[in-house]
Amino acid sequence: MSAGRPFRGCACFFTDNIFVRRFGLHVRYRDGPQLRRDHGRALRERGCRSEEQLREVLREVEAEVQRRKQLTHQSVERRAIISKCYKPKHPEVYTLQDSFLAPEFLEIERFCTSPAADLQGLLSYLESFSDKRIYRLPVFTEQFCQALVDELENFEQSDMPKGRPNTMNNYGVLLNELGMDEPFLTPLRERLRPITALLYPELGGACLDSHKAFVVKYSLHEDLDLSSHYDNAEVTLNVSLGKEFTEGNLYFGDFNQDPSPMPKYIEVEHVVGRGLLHRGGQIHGALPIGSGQRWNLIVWMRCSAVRNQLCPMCHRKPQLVEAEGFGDGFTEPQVQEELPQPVSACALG
Ligand SMILES: O=C(O)CCC(=O)C(=O)O
Ligand SMILES: [Fe+2]
Repeated sequence: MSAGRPFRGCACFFTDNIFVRRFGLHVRYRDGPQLRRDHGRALRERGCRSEEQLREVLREVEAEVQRRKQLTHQSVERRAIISKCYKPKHPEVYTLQDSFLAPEFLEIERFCTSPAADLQGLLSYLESFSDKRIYRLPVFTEQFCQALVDELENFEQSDMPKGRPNTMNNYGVLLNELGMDEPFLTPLRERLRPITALLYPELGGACLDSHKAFVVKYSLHEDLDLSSHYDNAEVTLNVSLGKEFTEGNLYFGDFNQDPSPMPKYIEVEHVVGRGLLHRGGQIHGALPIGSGQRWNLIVWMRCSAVRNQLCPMCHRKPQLVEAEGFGDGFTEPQVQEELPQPVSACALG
């Protein structure tokens, strides 16, 4: 998958950022006494008052840790079954083609790969939101969005085994399990690179070398909204795929590394076919939809040279663990990476 260097995860996946849905809180978990010590107060403030409720939280957290431990193995099994048994309705959507991309995207790509490319020029093609470095750009044609959603609905209605996108989203599809990583998502990430290189140089925008991609779905009878969080990504792309829906805006607060006492939130609307680019560490969430169904393609893009220095989820030096495929985008250090380096070192990668 990578040129020789296998991707890895960070051990914090089994202990940190565990989402307690009913109280809307992320916790770190080592054991019961530690959970009470570190999060007892926040849980109480959110309505977890009785001993029984706390025990229920502990059971849920332990179950989530167990789920995470089985995840890789189960995902590999699902992938094998899907590749053997699933008959796509629109086999063409699995391989990225120029005709899927909005003409304006192709124009931005031409600009960013020309000798004239610079940030100022790029910004004239993008919509910017506040000073948070959140940008909107045309990505796909509407026709492609419809075909992709139709394909994913076909998959959803099939009897194939399904994973869930992440701890917080219950509905949607993990695109690597559908076999879309190599023919669709890697080329898409590579074509975004000249853009992310100009927008997010210090986050390794020039050398995003892996991703985790999934589609999230919101509807009245399923998930309605998404709690506040940051992504396990250096840079995130979030493209609205439709279908018809009202409300469900995204909101963005502070960058996780420098929170302010009174964060100012901004809301950003979805526009079908357009994508938002934001820093993975920008705290965000999704407001409830009012009606209809909302589908979005989310690509968490990672730069190994950046995250090998500091895991964005536990904010410590990553403790590497074996992984499948792109893992969580870490790699074993090469000799020159063993010394702490400025982030610009990723230009070497
Ligand atoms: O609902 C959305 O569009 C955002 C989803 C998201 O932030 C995530 O899955 O990380
Ligand atoms: Fe997110």
